[in-house]
Amino acid sequence: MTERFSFELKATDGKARTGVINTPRGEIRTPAFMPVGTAATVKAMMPESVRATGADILLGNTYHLMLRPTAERIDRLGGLHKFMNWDRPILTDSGGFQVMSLAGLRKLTEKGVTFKSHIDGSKHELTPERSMEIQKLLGSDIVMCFDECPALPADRDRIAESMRLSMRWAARSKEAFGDRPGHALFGIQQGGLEADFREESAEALKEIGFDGYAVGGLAVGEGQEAMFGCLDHAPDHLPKDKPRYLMGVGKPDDIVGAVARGIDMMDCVLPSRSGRTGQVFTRRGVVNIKNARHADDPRPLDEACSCPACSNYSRAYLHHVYRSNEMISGMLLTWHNLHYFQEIMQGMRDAIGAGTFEDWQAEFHAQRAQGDI
Ligand SMILES: CO[C@@H]1O[C@H](CNc2nc3cc4c(=O)[nH]c(N)nc4cc3[nH]2)[C@H]2OC(C)(C)O[C@@H]12
Repeated sequence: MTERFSFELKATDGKARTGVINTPRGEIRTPAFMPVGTAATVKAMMPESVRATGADILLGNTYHLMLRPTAERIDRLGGLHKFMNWDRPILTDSGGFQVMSLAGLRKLTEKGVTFKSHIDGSKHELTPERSMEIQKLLGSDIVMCFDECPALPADRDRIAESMRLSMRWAARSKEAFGDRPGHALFGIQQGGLEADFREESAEALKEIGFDGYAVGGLAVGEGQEAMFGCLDHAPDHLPKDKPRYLMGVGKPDDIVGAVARGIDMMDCVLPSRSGRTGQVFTRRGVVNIKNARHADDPRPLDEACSCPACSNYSRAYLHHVYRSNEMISGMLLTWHNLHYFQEIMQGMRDAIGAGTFEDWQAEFHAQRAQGDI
C-alpha cells in the first residue's frame, strides 16, 4: 500500500502512453476512463458493479456535493469514499465548470464566482480556497484546481483573459492545497483552441508545479476536428512524467483519438447518461434500443460482449423494458456502456504495451464501419 502518489510510465507507442498511477487507495491503469459519479453515485449502478466494469477510479463533483448534501455533512459522515461505499480512488472536479454550465445568476470576479443554486436558488460562493477546502472535506484523492472554462467560440482577447485568470487561480489553488502526502493536485491547462495560449498556460502551470495536468476548455461544443486539432499540440507542452487528463471526453472515437495524441485519463457522462436514454455503444457502432426493429430480435446487443446485459438478455427484452420505462433498463444499458468503454481502455493499454496501437486503431475503426447493428 503506497503512501504517496506517483505515476509510472510503462510503455509508449507513437504519442500514446500506458502506465500506472499509484495512490494510497489503489492503482489506476492508464489510459484510464473515469465513470462520472456526480452526486455521490454513478447513476443506476452499485459501486461494486462500477468496479466490475473495470473502473479503477471515478469522478465526483464539488459543485453538486457542496449544494447537496454539503461537503461538511459528507465530512462528518466519514468522507465521500465511506459515504458512497467506493474505497478506490476518486477525482473531484473543482466546481467552476459546473457553475458556468448549471448555476443561475453568476457573478465572476478576481476572487471567484458567486451563484445561485440550480436546486433551490440559495446563494453560494466558490473561490480557489473554498474549492480546495470542499475537496479536502470530501476526501478526494485527486483534487482539481479551481479554474474558469470559457464557452467557445470566443475571441482571442476573451480566451487570453480567461486563461490568465485561471493561471492566477491555479497558483491560489496550489497555495491553499498545501502539502498533502498521498493526495494529488492537478493543474488545468486553458487557452481555447489557440496554440500560443495553450503553450503559455502549460508554462505557467509547470512553473507552479502539479502532480498531474489536465487539458481543460475542450468538449464544450467545438466538435471533434477542432478538439483533435488542439490535442495535436496542447499535450506536448505538458510534462511527460506526469498524468495528462482530458476533461469531459467523450464518445468512443474521441477517446481513442485523444489517447493517440498523448492523453492518459478521461471522464464523460456519455456512457451513463446514454444508458438511461437507450443509446447503446457497441464495437460496431451505436444501437438505439428504443427503435421498433428490436422488438422481436432475440440476439444480444453484442455477441462478443461479456457484460450482464449481453450475457443474459435479448434486444427484444431490452427494447421492452426501455419502452416500459422500467428501472432495469437504465441499469443494464449503463452497465453495458461502462463495460464497453472499459474494454476499449483495456484494449488500448494492451496494444500500446505491445507496440501494436496503430493496428488496434485500424481494427477499432474498421469494425465501426459495418452497418447492421
Ligand atoms: C458529453 O458531455 C457533455 O459535455 C460536457 C463535458 N465536457 C467538459 N468539458 C470540460 C472542461 C472543464 C474545464 O475546463 N475545467 C474544469 N474544471 N472542468 C471541466 C469539465 C468539462 N467537461 C458535459 O458538461 C455539460 C453538462 C455541459 O454537458 C456534458
